[in-house]
Amino acid sequence: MTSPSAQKLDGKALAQSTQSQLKQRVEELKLKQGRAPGLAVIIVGDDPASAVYVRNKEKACEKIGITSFGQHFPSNTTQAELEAKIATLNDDSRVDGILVQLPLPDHLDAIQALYKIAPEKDVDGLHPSNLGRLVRGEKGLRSCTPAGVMRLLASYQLSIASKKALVIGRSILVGKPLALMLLEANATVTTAHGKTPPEQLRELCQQADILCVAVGKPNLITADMVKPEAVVIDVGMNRIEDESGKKRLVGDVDFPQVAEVASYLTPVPGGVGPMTVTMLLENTVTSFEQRFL
Ligand SMILES: Nc1nc(=O)c2c([nH]1)NC[C@@H]1CN(c3ccc(C(=O)N[C@@H](CCC(=O)O)C(=O)O)cc3)C=[N+]21
Ligand SMILES: [Mg+2]
Repeated sequence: MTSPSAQKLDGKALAQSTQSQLKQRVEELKLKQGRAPGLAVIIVGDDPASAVYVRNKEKACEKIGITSFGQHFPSNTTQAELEAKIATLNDDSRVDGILVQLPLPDHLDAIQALYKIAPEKDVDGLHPSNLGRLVRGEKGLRSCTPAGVMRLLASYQLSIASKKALVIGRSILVGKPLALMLLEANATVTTAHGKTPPEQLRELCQQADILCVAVGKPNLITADMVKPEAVVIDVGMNRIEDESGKKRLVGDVDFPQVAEVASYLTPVPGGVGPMTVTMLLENTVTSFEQRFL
């Protein structure tokens, strides 16, 4: 290839430096308040991917000194049992953050469960109050993955104002809040989704200065779809088996191809994922500080 390769947006490195700063904030809180911040992650059922994510979160907590209160429930847990647990955690003064790992098993109503989390402990930013604050541009706890994307862009000093940003995906976990955060940063934002016709999607991609992909389809974004010098953020997380039968994690972007066209590109793994975990830790520390300092 003659064209220059994109610079890697190194989420892993930024996660490490951010976490060492968080560790200091945790030390100070321990001195001032006599206890460490606490995070409760509720996981229901045995989805193996969820188990890996939750384990990563717990390891990260341990690394920076946050106490984790893991809550593993069997897959036949009822809505009432789940909501009772949330109520207990709301009232537990050692717990500063509560996260309900998604997706929940089909018989459980995630939206109803999220209503029950005390907004000031909602470190996922998914309670209607925190989502509403985001819509209105107010302060509040904000969703970890989109916040991690914004932090990554900021740390590389990539300008957002007046850029054309395309977000593919409209989940409440990623796509919608990310579009709102880019809008707040004065990008001209478009959202595409599963009902966007493929030809339209291609055209929108080709115009995007900042392309954020959160779909869950390996190689959805190929080089011909990317505007030269675009910034490409891959939020996809797909566990695939390659030709040799080895399992590996890939995003939604054809990385080697797109690296020849983009100016900056997040790898998977090592891009957005580690930033998601870091923003969760940061929200937990912030929740503690806001309620007690
Ligand atoms: N209520 C809720 N909040 C979430 O924030 C949430 C969720 N539910 N459900 C699932 C998704 C997914 N998610 C990830 C977290 C860390 C990595 C992560 O650490 N990724 C590493 C590697 C992971 C690996 O190797 O398997 C990386 O990209 O480098 C990925 C994905 C949080 N999510
Ligand atoms: Mg979607």
